[in-house]
Amino acid sequence: MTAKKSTAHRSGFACLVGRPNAGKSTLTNALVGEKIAITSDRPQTTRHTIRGIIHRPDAQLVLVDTPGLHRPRTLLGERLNDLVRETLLEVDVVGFCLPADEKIGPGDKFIAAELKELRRTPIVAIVTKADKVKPQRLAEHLLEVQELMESNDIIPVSAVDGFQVDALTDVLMGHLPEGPRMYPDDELTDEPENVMIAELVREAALEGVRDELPHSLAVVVEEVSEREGRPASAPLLDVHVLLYVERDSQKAIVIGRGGSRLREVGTKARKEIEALLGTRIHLDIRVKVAKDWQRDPKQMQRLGF
Ligand SMILES: Nc1nc2c(ncn2[C@@H]2O[C@H](COP(=O)(O)OP(=O)(O)OP(=O)(O)O)[C@@H](O)[C@H]2O)c(=O)[nH]1
Repeated sequence: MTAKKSTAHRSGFACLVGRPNAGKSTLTNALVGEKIAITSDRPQTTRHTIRGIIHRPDAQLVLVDTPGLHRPRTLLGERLNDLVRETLLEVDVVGFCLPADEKIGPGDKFIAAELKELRRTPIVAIVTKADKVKPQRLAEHLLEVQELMESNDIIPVSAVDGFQVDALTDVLMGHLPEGPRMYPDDELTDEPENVMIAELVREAALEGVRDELPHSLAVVVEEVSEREGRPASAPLLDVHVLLYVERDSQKAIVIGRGGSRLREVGTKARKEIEALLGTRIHLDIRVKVAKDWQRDPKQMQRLGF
């Protein structure tokens, strides 16, 4: 038995939704304070759920970053939307991101209608990129959002200059149920980089073959170590990753004729990881078959899902 405290600890899950480019990944990074999700000017970069954790003495919020919720166009799009819907039903609070510098459009209305269906899950309307517009325009936008959402929680934020990011954390945490800490405080110390490295390799490996193997690739970073004997002015990191596919036929696709495709994947991923880490790396990718890993919970866990 634990003694009741006057202010109970809260814990739970939140996710951010919004049309592509609404600023979800950037806001996730700002909220968590570490770079864990991949951002880019290209829409649809966040292909699967990545979690960030916000620790406060009195609350812990696990942030689930979802792919852009958009109207289904392709089969893959439909799958992503199913994933989004599942996520929406499981979390304790949903943050709906609407960029201040763009008019509310059909995509936003579509999402707003989806969210109304949730009924029980509280929705916080987040007006992102507030730094991009003048106060007058921001005020108008807030009114338009109010009309769209009829929500009591509407918060303008800027992930770039930090405006209201803490206030948003407070509001999101306010919607969490009472509960104990789910993760240790230092959960995020070195994982984010590995998650990003894995995601960059996965992205590179999927390029051009997304239709053939959209969900059958998983990447695990095995080791990142500094190469010994290098001058301090020109360090080199050895990055070893394992790329898992489900079947031999998929292995052949990923590797390509005479290893040509894997070399291209390696070069592309290496450049992006070097840009991310700000240092030169040697990237070693090994392709392995993990039979039907998607259906095996143990394998999934090992692969970080
Ligand atoms: N000025 C400004 N730019 C922002 C802010 N937040 C995001 N951006 C920019 O907007 C673009 C899209 O941001 P992302 O965070 O990648 O958007 P997203 O919603 O995760 O996009 P998808 O992964 O496509 O769904 C990037 O170029 C960001 O740099 C902000 O608060 N201020």
